[in-house]
Amino acid sequence: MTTYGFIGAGNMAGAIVEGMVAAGRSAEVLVWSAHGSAAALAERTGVALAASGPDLVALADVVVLAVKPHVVPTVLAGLQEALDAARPLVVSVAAGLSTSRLESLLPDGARVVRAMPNMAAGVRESMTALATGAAASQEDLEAVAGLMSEVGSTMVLAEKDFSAFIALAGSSPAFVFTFVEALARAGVEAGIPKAQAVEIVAQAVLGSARTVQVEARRRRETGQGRTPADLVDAVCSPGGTTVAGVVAMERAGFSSALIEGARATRARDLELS
Ligand SMILES: NC(=O)C1=CN([C@@H]2O[C@H](COP(=O)(O)OP(=O)(O)OC[C@H]3O[C@@H](n4cnc5c(N)ncnc54)[C@H](O)[C@@H]3O)[C@@H](O)[C@H]2O)C=CC1
Ligand SMILES: O=C(O)[C@@H]1CCC=N1
Repeated sequence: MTTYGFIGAGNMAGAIVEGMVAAGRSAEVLVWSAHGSAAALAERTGVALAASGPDLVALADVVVLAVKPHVVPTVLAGLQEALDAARPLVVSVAAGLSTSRLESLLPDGARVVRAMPNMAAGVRESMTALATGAAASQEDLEAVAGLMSEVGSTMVLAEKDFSAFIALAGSSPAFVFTFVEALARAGVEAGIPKAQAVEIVAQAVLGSARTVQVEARRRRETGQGRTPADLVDAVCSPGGTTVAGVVAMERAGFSSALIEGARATRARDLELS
């Protein structure tokens, strides 16, 4: 059994740990953080709590860094001795920190895998990108894929594309939550209670995403599936309600707003690195 030790127990580690617990793999998880958040996560989910950072490193086969990017250097500086002794595989989920930057903060020859998950890990629907550092092996990559595939889909991605990936998947749940909140608010304006409006929009988003996936799979397998643009056309009856809405949205800059949001996200990730 592989032991996954999480350093940092905030939103992202919490989502992955909850996904692991839902997958029945809580026995493989160990957590530790600086400010009591790991104790709260351990209590909430039933996973084990390490006594300290060095203890976690000594016990874990895979150490998952889930602290903010600017905290990573401080955390690693305090763990050098333990990391040098135990030589675990190190996984980072931090935005903006390349595998080569991580390697420069670790003992020589450290095995590093970079992962970029998203918040949907908590419901086992993350979209996670993976990239290996210089010393990591195929087996190391598979160990991390084994962890992340329990909490969603995984994809090996060239590291140069991570900034773009963060815009499309790491950060995009916030775009989608903003969409849900805004559309639900429109429902409230029209007289539907907020909770009901949110439930309606969330199911519509879920169904739409699923439709895109099914059509994409059909396209791959038979060449017949519809693209997202085809699906927009399929909902827009000529002279109907949807096209009136889509035209009004585009007049207000909907597609441009998303593209600008993705560009700003990518630019910020490049700036952090
Ligand atoms: N929140 C998200 O949706 C996503 C976050 N990420 C990445 O995950 C990482 C963590 O982000 P969040 O979970 O959102 O942050 P957070 O602020 O919710 O959690 C950070 C955790 O780090 C701990 N911590 C802070 N200083 C520490 C120290 N010196 N030693 C040990 N633990 C310390 C805190 O107690 C907390 O448990 C970031 O690097 C971020 O780029 C990646 C993908 C998505
Ligand atoms: O906002 C952030 O920097 C992190 C990385 C991806 C999602 N949250």
